[in-house]
Amino acid sequence: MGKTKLKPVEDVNSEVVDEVEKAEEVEEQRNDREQEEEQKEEEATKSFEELGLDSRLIRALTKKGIEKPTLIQQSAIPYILEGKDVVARAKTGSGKTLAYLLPLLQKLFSADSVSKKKLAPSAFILVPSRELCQQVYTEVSSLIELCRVQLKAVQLTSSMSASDMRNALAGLPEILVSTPACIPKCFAAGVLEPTAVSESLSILVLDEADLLLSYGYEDNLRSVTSIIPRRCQCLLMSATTSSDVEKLKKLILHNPIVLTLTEDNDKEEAVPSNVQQFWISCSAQDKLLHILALLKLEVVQKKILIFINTIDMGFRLKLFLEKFGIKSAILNGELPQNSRLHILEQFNAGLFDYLIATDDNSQTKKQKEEAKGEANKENKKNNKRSKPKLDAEFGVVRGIDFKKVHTVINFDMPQSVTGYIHRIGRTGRAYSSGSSVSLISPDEMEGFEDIKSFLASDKNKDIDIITPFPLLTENAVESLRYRAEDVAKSVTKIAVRESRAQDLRNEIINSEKLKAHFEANPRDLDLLRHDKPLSKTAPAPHLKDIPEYLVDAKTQEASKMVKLARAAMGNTRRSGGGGGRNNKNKKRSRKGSDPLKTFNPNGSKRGAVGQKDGKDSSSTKKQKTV
Ligand SMILES: Nc1ncnc2c1ncn2[C@@H]1O[C@H](COP(=O)(O)OP(=O)(O)OP(=O)(O)O)[C@@H](O)[C@H]1O
Repeated sequence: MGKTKLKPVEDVNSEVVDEVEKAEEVEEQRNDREQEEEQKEEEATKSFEELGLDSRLIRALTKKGIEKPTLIQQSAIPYILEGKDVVARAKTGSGKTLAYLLPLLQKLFSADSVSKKKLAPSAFILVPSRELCQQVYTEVSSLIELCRVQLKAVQLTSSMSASDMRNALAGLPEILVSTPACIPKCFAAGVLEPTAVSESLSILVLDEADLLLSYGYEDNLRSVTSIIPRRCQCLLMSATTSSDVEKLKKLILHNPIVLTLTEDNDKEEAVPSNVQQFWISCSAQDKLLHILALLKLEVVQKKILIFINTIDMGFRLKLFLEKFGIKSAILNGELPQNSRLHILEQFNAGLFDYLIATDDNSQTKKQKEEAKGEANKENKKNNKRSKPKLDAEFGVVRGIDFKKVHTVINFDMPQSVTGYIHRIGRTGRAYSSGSSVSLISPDEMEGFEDIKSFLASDKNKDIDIITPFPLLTENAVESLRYRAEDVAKSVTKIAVRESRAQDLRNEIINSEKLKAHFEANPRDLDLLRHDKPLSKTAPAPHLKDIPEYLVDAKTQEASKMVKLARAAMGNTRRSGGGGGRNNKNKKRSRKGSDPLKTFNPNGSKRGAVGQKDGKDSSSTKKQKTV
C-alpha cells in the first residue's frame, strides 16, 4: 500500500523542470571547464616519442590501444627518465600507473641491468593492497611480454609461505611488486638479504602513497628505508594529499620534483570532470526502494558499482535485488583472496553488471584492527561464533582499475571526503565518462554537505557540483513502494546471516579450485560465477518484471534513452581511450548519447528546455543538457 500520496503529474513536471534548469547551469560550467581542460591539454600534448620513450614501449602501448600520454604521464616521464625523485599527485584514473611503469621499465632495459642478474630485484613497487599488487603485476607483466625483453617481475603477498617466496625470487626477478609487509617478512625468513637489496635496488616506487601509512605499514616501510641506498631513485604516487604523504616524502625522498596535477585552490578537480555527480534524498529505510527504482527502471547505465558500508548490508542488498531478478556479485575483505581477484577479473571482463562492494574507507581501519586481533586469536578454539577473518590487506577502492564502470552508486555514504573522491574515481577513468548517484539519508546529510563544500569550486561557490538526480520521478519511485517494502521485510537478519556464511563457504571452496585453475590456466575467466543467487527460491515472476502500467511516461522515456545510449556508447567506444584529444569529436558524440546530459522531461524532442525560455533550441549550445 503506498504510504505517500502521489503528486499530480503537473507538479512533478515542474519540479523536474527546475531540476533540469539547475543541472543545466552546472553542465554549462562543466562544459566550459572541459573545454578549457581540452584546450590546455591540446596546447601541452606531447607524444610518447617526444617524452623520450623507447620504441618497444611505444609499440606495446599501441597494441594496448594507448596512443597519447595523459597529463601526469607527460609531466612525470621525462623527470623519471632523468633519474629524479618524483612526488606525483594527480586525480583518480589519470594514468599514474603507466606514468611510473613506463620509465621504470625503460631504465631496466639498459644492457647493464639485463645482462648482469643481481641477487636482489632492481626495482621495488610497493602498494597498499593485494588487489592493487595483482593489478600492477598484471600491467607490468603484459608490458614486458609485449616489449619482448628479458625482464622478470614477481609479486609477493604476505600470506605466502617462506618457501613460496623463495621460489618466486629464485628466478632473480628485476621487479618486485608487493605490499610493504612482505619485505621484512622476506628478510626475516632469509629469502632476501638486506645487503643484497642495498646493492641492487635502483628504483623504489610507493604507489597510493597516501594510504600506505594509514594501512599500518609504517614500521614495514621504515625497515625498508633503512637499507635503501642513497643512489636509489624514489617515486611517490598518490591521488589525494595528506600529512602521511608529507611524512613519507621526508622519510624516503631526496630533493624530489613535486608534480601536482590537482590544485588545492580548485578542489573539484580532485574528481575527474568527466564524472557527473548526482544525489537523491531519501530516508535510510527507503534506500532499498530507491536503488530498486534506479536499477529496475533502468535510469542508470551499466556497469554499476554499488558501495555499502557493512558486509551485512551488502548481503541484504544482494538478497533484496535478487528477489526482483537482478543478479549481482559481492566483494568484501572477508572473502578469500583468490575469490576477490577472480570477482574483479570477471566484473572487468563484463560477466556481470552489478558489483556490491565494501571499501576500506568505510570499514577497513576498524576491521583491520579486528583482522589483526583475529589473526592473533587464530588458535583459540573456544569462540564458537567468532567473526570470519578479514584480510588486513584488502583494499577494493583505492587504485583499483575497474574497467568500463559507468555508474557508481553510494548506497551508504563514505565516511570522509577522500573516501568519496576515491569511490567516484572508479568511473570516468582516463578518457572515459561516467556518473555517480549518492543516496543520502538525513543522518548522512552533514557529511554530504562537507563533501559538497570541499568539492565546490572557489570560483563558483554557489554552484553545486553534485546535483539532484533528474531521471527518477517521485511517482515512479512510489509505484514500486509496495513491492519493495514487502520484499525488504522478507530479507530478515537471519536470512542475511545465513547467506553470508553460505557465500563464504562457497567462496572458500571456489578459492581452492581457483588456485589450481589459475596455475593451469591463468587467463581462463569462466570457471566460476560469483553472481549466483543466494536465495533458495527463484524470484517471483511478478517481481522480476515491472508491469508497464506501474511506470510513468517520463520514467519510461528516461529508461529507453539510457538503453539506447548504452547501445550507442558500446558501438562507439574508443579503444583504450588512447586516441585522446584527437578524438575530440568522438568525445562530443559520446556525450551527446548520454541521457543524463540529453534527457528532457518535457517531451522527447531535444531542446524543449531551451524552448521553454523562448529560446531557439537549435541556436543554443547548451540547450539540451541535464
Ligand atoms: N595514456 C593513456 N591513454 C588511455 N588510457 C590510459 C592511458 N594511461 C592509462 N590509461 C588507462 O586509464 C586507466 C586508469 O589508469 P590508472 O589505474 O593508472 O589510474 P590512476 O591514476 O592510478 O588512478 P587511481 O588514483 O584511482 O589509482 C587504466 O585502465 C589505464 O589502462
